[in-house]
Amino acid sequence: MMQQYFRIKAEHPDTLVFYRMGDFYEVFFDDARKANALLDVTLTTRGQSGGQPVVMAGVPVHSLESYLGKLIKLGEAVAIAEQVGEVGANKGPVERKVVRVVTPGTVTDSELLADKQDSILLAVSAQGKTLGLAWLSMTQGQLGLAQCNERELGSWLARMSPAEVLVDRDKHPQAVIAARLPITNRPSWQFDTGLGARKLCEQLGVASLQGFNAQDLPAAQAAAAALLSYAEHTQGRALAHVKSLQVHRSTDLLDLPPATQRNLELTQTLRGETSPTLLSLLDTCRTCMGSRALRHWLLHPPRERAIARERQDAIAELMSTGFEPLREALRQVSDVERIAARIALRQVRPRELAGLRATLQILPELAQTVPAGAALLDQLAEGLRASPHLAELLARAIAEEPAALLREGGVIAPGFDEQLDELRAIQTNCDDFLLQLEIRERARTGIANLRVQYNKVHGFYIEVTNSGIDKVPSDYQRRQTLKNAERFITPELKAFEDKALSAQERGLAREKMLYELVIDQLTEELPALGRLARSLASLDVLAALSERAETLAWCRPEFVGHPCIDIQGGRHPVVEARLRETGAGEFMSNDCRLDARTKLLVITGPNMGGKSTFMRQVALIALLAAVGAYVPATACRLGPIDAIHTRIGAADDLANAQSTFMLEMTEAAAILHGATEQSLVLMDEIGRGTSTFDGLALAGAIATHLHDKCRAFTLFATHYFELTEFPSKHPQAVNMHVSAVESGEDIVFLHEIQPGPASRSYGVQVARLAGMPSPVVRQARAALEALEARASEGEAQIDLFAPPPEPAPSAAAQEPSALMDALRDIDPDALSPREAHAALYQLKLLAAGRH
Ligand SMILES: Nc1ncnc2c1ncn2[C@@H]1O[C@H](COP(=O)(O)OP(=O)(O)OP(=O)(O)O)[C@@H](O)[C@H]1O
Repeated sequence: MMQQYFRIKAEHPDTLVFYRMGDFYEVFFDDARKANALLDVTLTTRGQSGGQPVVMAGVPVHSLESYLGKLIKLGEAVAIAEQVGEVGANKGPVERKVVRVVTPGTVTDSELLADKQDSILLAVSAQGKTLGLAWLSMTQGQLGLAQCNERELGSWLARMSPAEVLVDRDKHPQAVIAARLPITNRPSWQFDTGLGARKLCEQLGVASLQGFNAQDLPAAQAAAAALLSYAEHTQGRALAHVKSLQVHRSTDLLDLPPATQRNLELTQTLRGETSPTLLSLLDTCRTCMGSRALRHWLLHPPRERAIARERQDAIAELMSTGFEPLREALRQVSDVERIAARIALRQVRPRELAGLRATLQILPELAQTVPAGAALLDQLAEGLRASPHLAELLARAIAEEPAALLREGGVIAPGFDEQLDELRAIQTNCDDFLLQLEIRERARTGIANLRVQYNKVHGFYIEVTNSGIDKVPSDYQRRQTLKNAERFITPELKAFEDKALSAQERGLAREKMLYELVIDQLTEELPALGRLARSLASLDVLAALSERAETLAWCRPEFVGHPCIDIQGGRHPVVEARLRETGAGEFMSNDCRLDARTKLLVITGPNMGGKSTFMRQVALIALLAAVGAYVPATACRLGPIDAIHTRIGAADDLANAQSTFMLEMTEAAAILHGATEQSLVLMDEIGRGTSTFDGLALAGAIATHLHDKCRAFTLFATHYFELTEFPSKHPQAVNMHVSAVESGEDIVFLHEIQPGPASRSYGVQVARLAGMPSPVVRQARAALEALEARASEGEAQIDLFAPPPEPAPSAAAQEPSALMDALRDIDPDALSPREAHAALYQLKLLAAGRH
């Protein structure tokens, strides 16, 4: 037996192997030690193998799911080796085989998946500077391909937040490591372009990838090769339901770098909680499919406004016709998407099929609640027309209330199969027979309280209490002795038992076979089920967005072709909701006007004044509009936007051992490289992490670059009062400030964004508000006055924004050198390859001579 184990383990060296032995899954040796550490299961030793005691631990079969759940959360993978041979079929141990490998990115068990989040498996390959991405949502049956560069990879990873990332054992792209995602190493040869193209064609059942526009993505195809091999390997079967492929280009989507997703608290707060976030505010979806789709929409805003417009039209229609009937109907819908995936993987449970049936049955009624008139709604309503014979098949085949597990029986409906009905009849007649037998035996023996019974361990028996023991006839054979009674069997009862038990066994086998047949038929309908799931999910999202728009009084944004971000009465949706919830006052709405002539706002004002809130709300409104949702404003007009970049706050990245300042500069550098004229950039208090002069100088230079070079729409909040000079020298910049009024020594924030620079900073007052001891406040105030007095005396005029002197030409260019001369003398076109080679050596020698 251990030999068989070693063979299986050798095929799954990086995976915990759960080895089925009767009612337990056993794990051995190092796996056992790991299980002991991670799951707190007891270690035991048994026998010896190769002279060493066999260390093992066991997990009961019935609690497999909960143990798997824990391991998956810890990022472990588990190979499940089941008994596949017949017990005693031939000599030696029962044959075992790994039937599936459960890994974080490939789980499909509903118990192990978060209801409201997709689980994505991603493979990343590197070809030179190009990174290839291929991903799969096993439960959606959706494949995706994309290519990007190192800088963009972060955005992709953050957007997708894959449960597991497959990388080439020999080259790990830096960004994958930085993202701290669960990594699975795969052999290099699996990342092969040719293999990938072939596997994709096979999977999709096409001769060429041209139809998907995926033919010239060599790096992504290489990733797909590794992805598909792994996915099949873990499921132990082909992926029947994976039939669709989408190619994503970075330019299709509004770029949301990881920092932006974090800072805007789209799906997670800065502390890592799921609420309050934009998603938690918006997600009033009635189904988990809807919640998952909404999350996807938020993180994948298309740049193309046509998609957003279609969604807006649908929302407008739902708002005017009424969305409640649709939302009410959606309450009764089950998770068709995951059920479809589990049908494809042949893991679907009887009750899931009953749920699918109920959903199919209410579809016609649900379709009635979708208002006509908007193109997108019409299209989605069309997607609700699943073929009627599916519902009919499930109605005929699956029992009204099937058992939870197939092996319990009672899953196939009566009347579906004659043979099954007959076998079941034998079992039902059983009760009758036993009753008759009891009456007969009582009469024959004269034992009034004689009973005929059944239990799982002992089968059928006749029970006689001690008081009647002396009347027991001679043909009774003793089976078991209890304290107050004896249990017997008779030849007649034994014969009946054989017949009944075999009927039961055959009945179960027949049910299993029939169930498989039903799954076969359902498999053919997978594309229709996929379409149905997507339609239901989108309808749910649209209805939820309509409800939110109405409840929260949002408006429909207008898209225009020229550059502008023009928001009237804008609000930060999450802060506003918080204020309302806690009764802490009204949210002060604010306007924002940016266009070709005004591209940069320098925002000053006291801490706590609402600068960050204002900047974030502008970004959130731009994002919501791109998604196709309504926005928290009274009116909103937006030109094209290609990205939202943010540099906000100091989320210390201790785990990455980067200093706060280093992180600040790294993020700012990425923005200066990436931002274009169509980008929206939020810069909050840049330069805060270093000394005043350093910080101020950097902030000035960064603002200048954003204004002159990137020409991006920029909201630049700063506590450097000196930067209020910036607009006087930069025509597209203006000063804004958040208002506050002083009353005595205190300060009252009005949270109103007004034109012009702040009159002064209010750090000391804010410190007082924060409960700083009064001697400290007094001392600070005195020191501040002294500093201000000195500053105004010695006013040194420094131009923070003056262009720097040209860098001195490098020494090499000035001094004549043998190297330069030799280089100048080379005429590349005149050289043969051999001569070129020799010339290179010559140059290297000269270079070495110089140093
Ligand atoms: N428009 C508004 N209406 C009502 N309350 C607001 C508004 N804007 C901000 N607030 C409240 O003020 C608090 C502070 O806002 P915010 O963090 O934006 O200030 P800040 O100026 O960026 O401060 P700091 O410079 O310290 O980061 C928020 O938590 C919110 O409760």
